[in-house]
Amino acid sequence: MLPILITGKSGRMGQAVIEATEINPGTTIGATHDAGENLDDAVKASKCIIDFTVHTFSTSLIETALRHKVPVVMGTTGHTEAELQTIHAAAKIIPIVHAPNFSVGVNTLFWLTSRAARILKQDAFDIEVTEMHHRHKIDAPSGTARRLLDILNEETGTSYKEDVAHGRFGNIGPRKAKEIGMHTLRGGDVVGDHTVMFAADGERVELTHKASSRMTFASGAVRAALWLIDKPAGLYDMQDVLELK
Ligand SMILES: NC(=O)C1=CN([C@@H]2O[C@H](COP(=O)(O)OP(=O)(O)OC[C@H]3O[C@@H](n4cnc5c(N)ncnc54)[C@H](OP(=O)(O)O)[C@@H]3O)[C@@H](O)[C@H]2O)C=CC1
Ligand SMILES: O=C(O)C1=N[C@H](C(=O)O)C[C@H](O)C1
Repeated sequence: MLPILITGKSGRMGQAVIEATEINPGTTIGATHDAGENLDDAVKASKCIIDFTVHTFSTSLIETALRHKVPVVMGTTGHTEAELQTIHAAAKIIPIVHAPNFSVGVNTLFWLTSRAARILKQDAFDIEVTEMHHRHKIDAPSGTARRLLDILNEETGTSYKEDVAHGRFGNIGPRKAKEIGMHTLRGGDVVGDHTVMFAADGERVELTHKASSRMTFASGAVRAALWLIDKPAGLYDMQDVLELK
């Protein structure tokens, strides 16, 4: 049985991960943690950490994981460049799965998006991405949407800084051919919706994923923990866990 430290225990995802860990026959709860509690004490009883908290906590979490040489499954989104550097540097010493989305469906959407972008070329097809989440979500666009944009940028030879247009307002003029639109919606209790749209003259392709339960993310994270436990140091994502690469 793999004992797991679950951070953010009172959070929406923390609660789902506790349930997923209890259900999985290969895992057990080593400890749980919330803001203000001692993380070093919590990590001692565990062989892996699953973290869904807030980006500002990630640096101290990673430092603790390094001190105790414990693998980390990181689902938290909204990191700054500096925080990402800390995670990437730590992955040279401990194994880390860092994924903006642990659902099998979204990871299939990543795969489909890359294939669709290769076929539906930007000289004919305009690309727009939308995401919608519950009213409590604090980062935008979602980590999943950021990954979709990375995939689209890579496939189309565009860049996040220069070619992604976040929303539109006022006299913006005609759409630029290389532009990729990004639109964030927030409201109600939406668990997580993402759409990639390829719109041409006379036709439109829409790839949509809708999550209706956080258990899809939580059980994916537990699956990632079981996969990670005997891996060497390195930075992995859910595509590695699902062998989609
Ligand atoms: N990769 C994926 O598949 C998914 C990723 N996410 C991401 O997971 C993260 C959490 O989402 P969600 O569960 O909805 O958020 P919640 O706000 O419901 O939960 C956040 C948790 O983090 C804790 N926390 C906040 N600040 C700190 C801190 N400084 N130190 C330690 N713990 C802290 C909170 O504790 P307290 O309540 O005491 O403040 C709370 O338990 C987000 O970044 C979200 O985008 C979400 C779903 C899926
Ligand atoms: O905060 C959330 O709720 C979610 N966050 C992740 C993200 O930012 O992509 C994944 C999921 O869509 C739910």
